[in-house]
Amino acid sequence: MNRLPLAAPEDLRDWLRQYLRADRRGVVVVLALTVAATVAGLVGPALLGEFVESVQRGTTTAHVDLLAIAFVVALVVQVLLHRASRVRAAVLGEAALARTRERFVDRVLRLPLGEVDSVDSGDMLSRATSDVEKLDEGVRHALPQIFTALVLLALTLGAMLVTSPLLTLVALITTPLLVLSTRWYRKRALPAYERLLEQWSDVRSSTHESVLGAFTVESLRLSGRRIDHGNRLLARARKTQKHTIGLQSRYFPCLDLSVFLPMAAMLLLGGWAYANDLVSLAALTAMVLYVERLADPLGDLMAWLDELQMGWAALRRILGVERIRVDREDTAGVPAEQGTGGSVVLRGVRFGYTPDRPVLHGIDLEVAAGERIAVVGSSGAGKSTLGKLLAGVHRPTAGTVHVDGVDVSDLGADELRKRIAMVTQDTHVFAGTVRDNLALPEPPAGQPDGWTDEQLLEAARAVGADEWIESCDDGLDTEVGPGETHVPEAVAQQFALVRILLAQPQVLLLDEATSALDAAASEHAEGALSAVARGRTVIAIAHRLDVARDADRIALMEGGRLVELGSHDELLEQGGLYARLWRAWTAAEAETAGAAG
Ligand SMILES: Nc1ncnc2c1ncn2[C@@H]1O[C@H](COP(=O)(O)OP(=O)(O)OP(=O)(O)O)[C@@H](O)[C@H]1O
Repeated sequence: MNRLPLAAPEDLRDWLRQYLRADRRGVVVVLALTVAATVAGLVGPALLGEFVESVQRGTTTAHVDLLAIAFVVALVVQVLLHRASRVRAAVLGEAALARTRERFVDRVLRLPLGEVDSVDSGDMLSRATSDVEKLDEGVRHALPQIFTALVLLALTLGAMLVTSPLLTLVALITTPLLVLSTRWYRKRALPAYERLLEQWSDVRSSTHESVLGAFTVESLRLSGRRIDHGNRLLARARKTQKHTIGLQSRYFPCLDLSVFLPMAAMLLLGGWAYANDLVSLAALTAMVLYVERLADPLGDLMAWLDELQMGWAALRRILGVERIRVDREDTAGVPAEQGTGGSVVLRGVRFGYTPDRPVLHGIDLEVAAGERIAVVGSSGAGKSTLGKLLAGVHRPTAGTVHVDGVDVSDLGADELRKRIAMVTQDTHVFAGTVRDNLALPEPPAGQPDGWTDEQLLEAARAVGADEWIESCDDGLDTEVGPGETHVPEAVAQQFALVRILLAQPQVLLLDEATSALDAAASEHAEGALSAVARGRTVIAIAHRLDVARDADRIALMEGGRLVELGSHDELLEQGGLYARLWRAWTAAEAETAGAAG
């Protein structure tokens, strides 16, 4: 399984730029509120310094009262502005997060199907769930807090410089320790967090796989092995987590020192400077309070920097999905009117999942509009691969696939789905009502409210799904999916056919669509398929030769090549591989029937 790519640092910078530009006014308001709150906060220490100095000099009660009132007003204004800036920043963060989520979902839905087929589903799941949560913490809380802390730091330092450049130097005594330890930590923490997220995604993949393959795990008694596998992955993630905690345990004490040493130095050296008349008492008092105030934003930085690093690592994974090229845009391509009917022409089609292992070696095939072709061949002959090329899941490495004269590679995603639909044995029932499950195709133009119940039931009737739906108390409103009314496999297959009937594609690709059903259900479904196939071009990949026999023509594949093509009777007459397969198949069927009788 392939891992999805990670975004490059420039993608993250672009994202940040877009985040700041998307609501410039909002950003300016947050910035202004933060600066105003910080300025209001800086007034307090200055007033207290003035208070101490005037008390020492000797002052009037009125002056002291005035200072006290000014101090309280500054404090109230600071609290109000600070709260407003946090609320605004959180709203900004929420909007940015919503945009990022939408961007992610939109991109995932437009990923090339071939790519979706080959990527690790656990990796994708982790990015869509836990990574988005990590980013949520980072964007909603860490980014505004860090921003506020930085503004506070910058303005407090400015006020300190204005109050006493000499004591500011004292306050900066631990700056080299702060810069060096932060640089040391950042260099190690970011890759460690990226590794950690990747390893947690492996844990998820393993659990996801065990749940999906629960029956196989149970029947082959693999649970011990699956648990061991999960434990190994967990141990690896735990080791990395311990490593990150180890990094923090070395970095955080340096930060603590950077916060508290300047305060001790300020008291000692400040006292000495005051004793030697190098600074006034007001300046010293204000500087001690400023240094004390620095502890808060530095503490915030300490607490949130880690969240931000984690959010940053998560963002690299979320935006990484955009590194995969979308191979067809929704609206790109050919006008809907061009060519209808459903003729299919393959010319010199070659394909391999990997460059070193070609699977199809030059297929030429012409299917007339409305014709029904069955593709047969032994396992691994390349039938499903051919079907995926016809459905536009993969592009041929050489040659072309045309539908009604249009190259399938040039069709936009929506146009492609309108023309060609694929029915496989994997039918998915979505959690929701029966109506939700049937009404998935776009409703016709002029029906903005979607499909009517009559239309849905008529399509259900055509494929024989109406009986089951009517047997449910709530009919189309019946809730289905995990934990709700169980939909039998055969009915799920009929649901898939209803969607096809509603979507009205010109070409229908059936990839062993009924092979997962038991004999009775399969017969029933074949009847339903005939109803859906009427008037359309059908290319059916069949493993049962009696199903293939009824097709207009049969294409026999072997080793990635089309080796025989003709009607059942023509191929029997040729006496080639198909004729041999048919004889072997009828003999085996007769033997089974004899044994059963
Ligand atoms: N996703 C994939 N990645 C790599 N190789 C693949 C993939 N899918 C199929 N193949 C290989 O391509 C070859 C053709 O497989 P394909 O599934 O098209 O054959 P098939 O005729 O449909 O077989 P079956 O009847 O068993 O489904 C096989 O060798 C198979 O191993």
